[in-house]
Amino acid sequence: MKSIPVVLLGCGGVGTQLLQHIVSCRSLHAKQGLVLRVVGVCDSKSLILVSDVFTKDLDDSLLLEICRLKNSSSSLATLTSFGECKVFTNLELKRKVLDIAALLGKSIGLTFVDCTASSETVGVLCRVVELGCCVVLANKKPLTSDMDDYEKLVLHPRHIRHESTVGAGLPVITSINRLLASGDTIARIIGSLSGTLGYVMSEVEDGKPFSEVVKAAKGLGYTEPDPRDDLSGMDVARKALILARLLGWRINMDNIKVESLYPQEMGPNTMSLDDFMASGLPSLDKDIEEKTKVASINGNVLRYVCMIEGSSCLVGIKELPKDSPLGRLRGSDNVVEIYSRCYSELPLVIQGAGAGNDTTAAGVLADILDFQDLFP
Ligand SMILES: NC(=O)C1=CN([C@@H]2O[C@H](COP(=O)(O)OP(=O)(O)OC[C@H]3O[C@@H](n4cnc5c(N)ncnc54)[C@H](OP(=O)(O)O)[C@@H]3O)[C@@H](O)[C@H]2O)C=CC1
Ligand SMILES: N[C@@H](CC=O)C(=O)O
Repeated sequence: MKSIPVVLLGCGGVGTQLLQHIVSCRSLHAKQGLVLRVVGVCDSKSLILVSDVFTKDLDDSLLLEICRLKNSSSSLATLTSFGECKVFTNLELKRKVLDIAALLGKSIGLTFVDCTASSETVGVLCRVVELGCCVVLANKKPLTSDMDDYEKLVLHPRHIRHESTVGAGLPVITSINRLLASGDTIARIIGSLSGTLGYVMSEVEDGKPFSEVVKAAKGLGYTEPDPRDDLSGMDVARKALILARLLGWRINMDNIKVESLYPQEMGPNTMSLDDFMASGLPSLDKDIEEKTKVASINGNVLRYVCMIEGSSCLVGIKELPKDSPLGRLRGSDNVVEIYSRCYSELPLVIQGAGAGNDTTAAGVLADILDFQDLFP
């Protein structure tokens, strides 16, 4: 039986769903001659690690207990019964993680899965890649920091997967990689890449207040932990940067033109998240309603669009015909159109749910399984 040891960084909406998928797929994976051994799980404050990473793993009842605890918004540190595992504080976390990466990376192998929404994981991830480990990311931030870190992360392409960073479980990165590997040249990518903004725009079209639908999107697990990451366009800009870098563009965030749906004074540096949700958001309702009505009078709808073409990469609101591929989108669906030499007249189109914990975690799990040939 092949065995993939896994350390999970971040067990919020996506991370806990991943643990549940791992547990519920046990017999399916066993039939494929494979077992996923979760040897460590951490949140922002603590790391739970097995006492012997070579032979022990967190058993399924403990994994499900971790999910129950995290889904009730408690800290991992409050876990009372953790068998033979040890709990470390976040001060010890980095050192412990690097210790086990050094132990397993070049022997039986180890996969780190980043399901945080933090930019702080990039240092650890670059280091574990150097130590021979594999990395799967749902978190876009490490891939969108500076070019040096990006190049360290993707140094061993066979050791990194990040399908869920763009389009959640949709096969966007895989499709682009397949085109590029076969010598096709991609001239243009256009898409609607935010599950949150797609859902919000289509619900506002149906007459619901902007503030209410943003709150609903947060409840459905579509938004980033701070929904301003979505509403500022930054989440889409990160996806655009990931795609542009995949095409070989050596660009940074500063090179992307980003349009925000809220004014600067409502940003995280000046307004708390609670104040934004309680008073900032409702103050935007009228303006978005007006813009949606004007678009509708013209037979159009508003969509938050990402365009990568020539040497330009931009993300922002566009008024588009109701019956265009992007205009027809409903709910959290994403659509990506790829124009290349092989797909020049009509684009290659990838469409489907582009947000949600279930589909995102399924994408992460498929990425982990993609490493199986690298493990004994
Ligand atoms: N939801 C979706 O549809 C999609 C999400 N993603 C990405 O998945 C990632 C996770 O999203 P989601 O699950 O909704 O986020 P959550 O906020 O629900 O969970 C984030 C988790 O990361 C932990 N964490 C935060 N900082 C650190 C750190 N420095 N070290 C270790 N753990 C840390 C948090 O700890 P604590 O519990 O203590 O706060 C929490 O457990 C994000 O990057 C998001 O962009 C990607 C595609 C789709
Ligand atoms: N917040 C994101 C989640 C996926 O990346 C979105 O709404 O698309």
